[in-house]
Amino acid sequence: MVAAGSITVAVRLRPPTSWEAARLPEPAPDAPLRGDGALSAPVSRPITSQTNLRHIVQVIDDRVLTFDPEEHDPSRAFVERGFLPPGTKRYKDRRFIFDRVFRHDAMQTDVYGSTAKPLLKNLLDGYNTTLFAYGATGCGKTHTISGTEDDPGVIYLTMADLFQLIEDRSEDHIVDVQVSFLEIYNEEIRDLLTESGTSTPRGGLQIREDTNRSVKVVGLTELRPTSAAEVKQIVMLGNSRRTMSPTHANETSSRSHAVLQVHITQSPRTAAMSESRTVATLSIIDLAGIMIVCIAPTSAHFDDTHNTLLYAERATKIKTKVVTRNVVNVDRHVGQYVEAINRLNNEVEELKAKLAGKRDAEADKEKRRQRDALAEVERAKADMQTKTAQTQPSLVDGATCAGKLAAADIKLRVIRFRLGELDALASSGALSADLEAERGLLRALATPEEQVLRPDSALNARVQRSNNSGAMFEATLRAVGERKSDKLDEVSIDNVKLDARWRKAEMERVKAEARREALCEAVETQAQTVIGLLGMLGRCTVALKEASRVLRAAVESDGDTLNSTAQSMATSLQAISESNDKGFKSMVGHTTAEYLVGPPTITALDSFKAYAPTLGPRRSAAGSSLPSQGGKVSRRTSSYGSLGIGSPPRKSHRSPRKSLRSSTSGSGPYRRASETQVKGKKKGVQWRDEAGQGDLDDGGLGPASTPVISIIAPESSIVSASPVFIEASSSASAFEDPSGSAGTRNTPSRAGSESEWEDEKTEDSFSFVAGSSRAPAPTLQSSETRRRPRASHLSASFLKTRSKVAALGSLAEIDEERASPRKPGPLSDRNMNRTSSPGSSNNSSSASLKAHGSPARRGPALPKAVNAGKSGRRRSNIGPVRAERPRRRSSMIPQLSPKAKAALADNSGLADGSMLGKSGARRVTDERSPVKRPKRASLLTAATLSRPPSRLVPKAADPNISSEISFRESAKPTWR
Ligand SMILES: Nc1ncnc2c1ncn2[C@@H]1O[C@H](COP(=O)(O)OP(=O)(O)OP(=O)(O)O)[C@@H](O)[C@H]1O
Repeated sequence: MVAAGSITVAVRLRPPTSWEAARLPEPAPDAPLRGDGALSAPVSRPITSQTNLRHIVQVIDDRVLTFDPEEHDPSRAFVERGFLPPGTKRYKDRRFIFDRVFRHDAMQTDVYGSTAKPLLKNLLDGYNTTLFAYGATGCGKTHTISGTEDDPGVIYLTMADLFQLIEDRSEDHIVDVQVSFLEIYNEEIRDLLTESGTSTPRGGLQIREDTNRSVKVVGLTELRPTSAAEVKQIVMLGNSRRTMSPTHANETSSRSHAVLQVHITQSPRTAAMSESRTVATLSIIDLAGIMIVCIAPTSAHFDDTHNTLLYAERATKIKTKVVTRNVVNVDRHVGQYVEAINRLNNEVEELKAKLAGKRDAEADKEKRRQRDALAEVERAKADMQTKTAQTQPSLVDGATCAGKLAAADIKLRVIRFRLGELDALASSGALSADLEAERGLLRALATPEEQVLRPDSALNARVQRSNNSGAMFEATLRAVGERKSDKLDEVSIDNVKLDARWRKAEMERVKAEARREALCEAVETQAQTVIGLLGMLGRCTVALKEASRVLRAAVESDGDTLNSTAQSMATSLQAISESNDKGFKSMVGHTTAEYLVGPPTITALDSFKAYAPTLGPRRSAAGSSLPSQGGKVSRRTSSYGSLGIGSPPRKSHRSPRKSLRSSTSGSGPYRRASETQVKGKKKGVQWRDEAGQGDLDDGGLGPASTPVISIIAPESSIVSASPVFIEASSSASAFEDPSGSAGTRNTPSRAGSESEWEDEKTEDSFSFVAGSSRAPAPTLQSSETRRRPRASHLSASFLKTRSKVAALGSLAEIDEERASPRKPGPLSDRNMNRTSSPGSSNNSSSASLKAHGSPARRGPALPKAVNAGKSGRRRSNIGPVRAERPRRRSSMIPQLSPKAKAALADNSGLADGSMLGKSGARRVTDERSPVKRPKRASLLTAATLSRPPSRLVPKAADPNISSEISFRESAKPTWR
């Protein structure tokens, strides 16, 4: 609702026309300004000229003007008005106040902005609006309302803004615009929009009032323009159809009143059964009425302007009533429901289409987001994969180096532990030459380990580089996992983090595997060394035993024989030592000879009792004084314990060496024949074979020098995968696993067989366990509690086993036992005393150490035994005496090599050497009972000792000749 008020009246002063301008006085430079700002007429113009015009309107401000202002200059007043009698009012000089006054230079937009524009909002809200121009002919009404093509008037400017407002409301309202244009001429209403030639008449239209009391022109053309440009064209078209007649004041003077009506119907888009519409009409009228008052500036229109102003002033006094909003509530007819429903359906479809498009857009956006996230995840994974591939070699190398360092650290700790023991002995002055050599050897072994473990060593440098790479790797994973990106959602981030964790764990696995492989490699290397040393040590033990026996036999002989034998043994022992040193050199890189310093104050023989067992079970570092790693008890066995190199005896550990010493002293875990049992006996060797059994005189040294040694493994300790099994050929130091594999030979029945003899009467045998690290410490086995298998002493087969574990035995036994082929073991190429020609018969009698249960990739196969073709029972052995049995010679007698046999035959007169048997034969052909022969051991001894000493010099200089060969070349029988 618009409150009641007055008609808004604006006055626009047009500029003078060219005709008027020609009749206005020329403005003189000295001429005073007139009230309206125009210059006064030039003085040269005739004062009495009737064509002269003057300005009669003086605009004071934007609301006040003065009509016919007074001229205070009498001369000018005389020029303008001429002579007037006194008392005559020369000027009206009347002021008018309006709502708005526009100067002659006002623009069209100025007039529109202050008059029509404020009405548009009310128009769209449903209020009728009327704008009309009033004035005399030629004062500028049409110019103001319609304007020209280049300078459009109020109609165009109003319609331009109107369509813009309709566009702004199009979301919520449906706005219908209809335009009609008519003129009133001579009381006739004429339609300005009717095309000529149509049935609709242009003139003679009737005005009717409908039921709503609204006035309508029946049959008036109504157009629906959609833009202000169309409206302008409509207005121009209508103006061109107006009735015109030139006047003296206006060559294009319109002779009619023109009325342009714009009907605006606005309805909401949300339809209902009852629709509220707003209807408004904008009437722009070019006639007296209604208004923008247009006036001319010069005295030529003096009266018209005066009257117009008077009329306009009266118009301002017109009071308007309350203007209500034109709202029409339309109750739809049933027939309109279909239209409404269709319109609503269309609207629904339109909205659905918009919604679907929005949803499709959102779906596309989601798909695009997921695609981007997936691409981002794949990119992150690819980055981690690349970094993993770049870093893995370095990390694996570092782990390998760390494993090697760990192995070196363990090795060094063990070495230092042993060195500590040796240093303690040295400080007490009890360090013998051999221990001194061991100490030097250990120091030399410690040096490379210390160098490896130095912080600036190559391995530590590689470990450091690996650690740096690892840190970079983890940093990369962390950075990728924590990568911030708008494209990554929570699931994608978790995906990337999970992949990072997996790659880190996988890298740790690879590193652990590399470290494990490095440790396994170190263990394998150590195991090979241990095996080699064990073999060498075992064979040396046998050789020493044999040397001892030969020397004892020589002591019983004459002085020359003793000297010759001593020389031979010295040479042989030297050869053994040199050969062993070569073995040490090849295995550990150093020889004991390199560390022998000067003549020893305590000889190795004197301190022999100080030796630790050479074939004892591996001792765990746990519980010992060895430092443990990381506070944990190490399960790793001292490598030197396993090596048995110079390890001191330990009370808690029984070892063969200690037992050997103990056997001498009559105490310790290894038993030997008691003094009572051996007292008065000269038999150093007890033998037995199929022919019988007997004793060999040991010259009275028996108890001390001929302990009966049986190396067995307790059945309970036997494991099928025992790490080291040592086999020997028929030489004196041969080791054998008679089972050929992790066999089951060590059964009580087998132990009690003919070949596996045992002696219930002899209690002076002792046993120890060899080979298995898991085997318990050697235990004394009592004949009262258990019948114990026993091996003969001083026999080539004196060492044997009846178990699955290591055994020492004669080649003859091996031959019989080797029904099935055995795989060569690592010891085959660790045999330091092996002959160079294993295929020869002589070579077959040399020591060939083999490990069973080890991979077959190392070393050549065991030399084929001469009696390999034979199978069946073992028919002879050396063992304790069974007094009730007749004595027979047995294969315990050492076999000579062909060369030795030939030499022996030459000396003994046995042309074919039949007494010794064929090469590799286990029996001698002499079937005489050993009883008939004075001494078994002396049988060959006598034969050989009868030879000139020069024939007995061994080839000790040959490095490939083993200790056994040395003996073979000596006057003693060659072990096979
Ligand atoms: N404000 C103005 N600025 C410039 N020229 C103007 C202006 N007003 C009017 N004119 C000119 O004056 C002349 C007369 O104007 P117009 O035809 O609009 O007068 P009118 O009042 O419509 O006359 P009629 O009543 O006879 O039709 C025209 O040539 C017009 O161009």
